Amino acid sequence: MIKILAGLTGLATLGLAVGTIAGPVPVYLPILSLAVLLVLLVADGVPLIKTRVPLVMRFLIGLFAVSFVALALVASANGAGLIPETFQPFLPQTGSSIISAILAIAHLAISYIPVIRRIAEMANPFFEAKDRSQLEMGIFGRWPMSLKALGLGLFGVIIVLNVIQVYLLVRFNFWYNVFYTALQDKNASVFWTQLLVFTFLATIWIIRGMTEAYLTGILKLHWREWLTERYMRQWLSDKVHYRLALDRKSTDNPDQRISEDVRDFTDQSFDFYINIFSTSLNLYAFVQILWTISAQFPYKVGGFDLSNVPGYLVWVVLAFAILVTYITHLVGRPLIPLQFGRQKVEADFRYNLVRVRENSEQIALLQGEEVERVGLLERYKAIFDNTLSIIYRNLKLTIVTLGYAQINAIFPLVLLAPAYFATESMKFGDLQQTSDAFTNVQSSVSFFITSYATLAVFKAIIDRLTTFDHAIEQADAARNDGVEVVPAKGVAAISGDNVDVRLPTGERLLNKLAFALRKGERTLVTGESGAGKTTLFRVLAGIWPYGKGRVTLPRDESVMLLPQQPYFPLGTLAGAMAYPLPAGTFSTEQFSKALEQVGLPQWSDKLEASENWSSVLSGGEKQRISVARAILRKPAWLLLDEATSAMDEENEGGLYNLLRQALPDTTVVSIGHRSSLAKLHDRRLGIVKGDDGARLEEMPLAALGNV
Ligand SMILES: Nc1ncnc2c1ncn2[C@@H]1O[C@H](COP(=O)(O)OP(=O)(O)OP(=O)(O)O)[C@@H](O)[C@H]1O
Repeated sequence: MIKILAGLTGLATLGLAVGTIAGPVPVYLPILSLAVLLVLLVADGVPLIKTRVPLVMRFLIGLFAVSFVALALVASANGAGLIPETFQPFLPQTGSSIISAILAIAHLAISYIPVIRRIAEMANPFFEAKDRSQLEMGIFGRWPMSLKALGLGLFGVIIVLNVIQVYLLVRFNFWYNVFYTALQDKNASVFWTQLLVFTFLATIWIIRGMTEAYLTGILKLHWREWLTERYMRQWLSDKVHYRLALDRKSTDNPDQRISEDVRDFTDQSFDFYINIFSTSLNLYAFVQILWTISAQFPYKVGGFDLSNVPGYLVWVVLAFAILVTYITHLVGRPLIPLQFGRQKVEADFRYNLVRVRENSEQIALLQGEEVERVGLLERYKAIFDNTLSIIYRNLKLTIVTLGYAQINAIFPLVLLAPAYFATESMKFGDLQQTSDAFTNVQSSVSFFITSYATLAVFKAIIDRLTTFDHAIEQADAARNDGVEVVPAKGVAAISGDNVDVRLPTGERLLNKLAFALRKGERTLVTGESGAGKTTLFRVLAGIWPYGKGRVTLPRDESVMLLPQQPYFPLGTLAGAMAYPLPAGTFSTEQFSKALEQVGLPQWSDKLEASENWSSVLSGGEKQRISVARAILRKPAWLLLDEATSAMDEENEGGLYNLLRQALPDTTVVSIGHRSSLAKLHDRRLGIVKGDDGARLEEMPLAALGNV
C-alpha cells in the first residue's frame, strides 16, 4: 500500500516541479513533495535502513502523505488560477500542505524514539490482526470487518476528527474578533448573524466531540479485548502460568498485568498519541494566527516598535508559557513518585484484605483477628501517609494553578492594552481574538512540557507489560526443559532412566533415578516429608521444568493425578466433578452414581447448584469428589498424591477397594505415609535422602511403619 502511495507522491513531485518551472507553483511544494516521498520510502524500509517503521506509524505517515499531496495539488491549481472565485472561501489555508508534510516527517522521526517505537510495536499486532470482528454502530447496526480494518479505520477517522477540532477552534478564534467588534460598534445585525454562526459552529463542535468519544471508546474496547485475549491465551497455553509461578523472580502478579496494566496501556497510549497530535496541530494553527496579528499592530516600548520583531507576540507567549510551566513543574514534580507509591500501597492493602478473606476460617479458628486488624491498619497507615503527602503537594500546586488561571484571564489583555489604547485601528474583537490565541498557544506549550511526566508514568506500564512479555516468552521457551517425558509404543510401564530432578534454585532434589512402574501393579511411593515424592509425580505428569533424564509412558494411555488438596473451579458441582471436561460430558445418572459410590449420595440434589465448592466442602468430601472424578474419567494410570489422607484408615481402604472394582483396568500409584496402605499395594518404592539428592529404592511393604 505504502509503495503505491510512494509512486503517486513521485508522480505528484514531478508534476509540481513542472509547475514550478512553468511559474504558478511555489518552489517549496516540489521540495516538500520530494521530502514526503523520501519519508515514505524510509518508513517502508529502504535497503540502507532495513527495519520498517511499525504499521501504526506507517499508517499515520501514509495519511499525512495523502493529505499533503491533495493539499499541494489544490494549492497549485489555485496558483494556476484554475479554481473559480465561488470556491475561494472554502480553500484550505496556504500553510495546510506545509503542516501535512511536517507531520509526515515528524512521525518518521518520532518513530525512532525508543519509548514511542515500543508503544507502536506493542500496538502493531492488533492493527495487523486478521481476526473477524464487528463494529458496533448503535442504530446503524453492526458492521462485520477484520480487526485490522476496524482498528486502522477508526484510528484514521479519529485523526480526521481531531483536525476538524483544531479547524473549529480557529474558526471560533476568528468568530471572537467579529463578534466582539460588533458589540463594540453596537452593530446589531452583525451581532445576530454571528450568533447564528456560533450556533452552527457549536453544533458541529458537540457532534464532533460525541463522535470522537464514541469511536475512541469502541476502539479502546476492541483493542483491550484483543490484547487481554492474547495474554490469556499465552499465559494459559503449554503450562506457561505454572512455570511463571515457579520462577517468582521473573514477574509478579500476572493477574494485575492482564487486567489493570492492559487496560491502562490501551487507554493511555491512545489518548497520549491523540493528545500529542491535536496539541501540535493546535500550536501550529494558533502560532500562525498570533504571528499574523503581531505584524498588524504597532506596539511601542520606549521609542522602539515591537512589531518590527516578526511574531513578537509568539515570543512573549512562549517565554510566559515556559516560565509558568517551569514553576508548575517545580512545585508538582514530587507528585510523580507519590503517585507511583500510591499504586503500591493500595495494592498491598488490597492483597492483605484478600488474604484475610481467603483464610478467614483459619484466622477464626486461631483467633487471629486482632493481629490481622493491626496488620491491616499498618498497611492502611501507609495509604494514609501517602494520601496526606499528595494532599499537601496538591495544595501547593493549587496555589500555583489557581493563581495562574486568574493571571491568565487578564495577562494577555494587560499585555495588549497599551497597543489597544494607542492604536485607533485595533478593535475590541482583535483584543479578544489575540487573548484567545494566546491562551491556546500557552496551553499547548505547557502540555508538551508536562507530558514528560505522563510519559514517565506511562513508561512504567509499558515496562511492566514488556517484562511480562519476556517472562512469557522465556516460560514458553522452557516448555521442553526438565525431564523428557516420551510416550512410546508397545511399553507396559512408566519407566524412568537417569532421572535427575532439581529445584528452581538449581539444587539437586532427586539423583539419577531409574525405575519402572509396571502396568497392573499397585505401587506405593514413600519417603519422609520434603523428600521429593510430590515432585516426582510432577515429573511424571510432565510439568516440572527443572532437571534432566527421560521418562517413558505407554502411548495413548491417559494419566490422571489426584493431589492432596483438589482444586474446585467456581460454578456447579457437576462442572467441578467433570473438570476440566465440560459438565455435559457426563449424564446426571453418571454423576449421581459416582457420588453414591464415593459415599456422598446426599450431594446428588446439588449437582446444578453454583457455589464456591472449595469452601463449602469438607477436606474429606473434597477428596471423595476427587476420586469420583477419576471414576468418571477412567484413566489408564492414576497417581494418588496422599489423595485420601483426610480419611480414616477404614474409609481410605474402602475407597481403594472401590477404585479396584470401578476401575479394574487402571494402574494405581500412590504416595502415602500410613502403614495401613501396605495391604492395599503390591510393591513399595522408598525415596531415601542423600547428600547429593535423594534416591529411589525398592523396599519391603511389610516394613512400612508410619513414615
Ligand atoms: N516451587 C518450589 N520452589 C522451591 N522449592 C520447592 C518447590 N516445590 C517443592 N520444593 C521443595 O522441594 C522439596 C520436595 O518437595 P515435595 O513437595 O516434592 O516433598 P514431598 O516429599 O512430597 O513432601 P510431603 O510428604 O511433605 O508432601 C521440599 O523441600 C520443597 O520445599
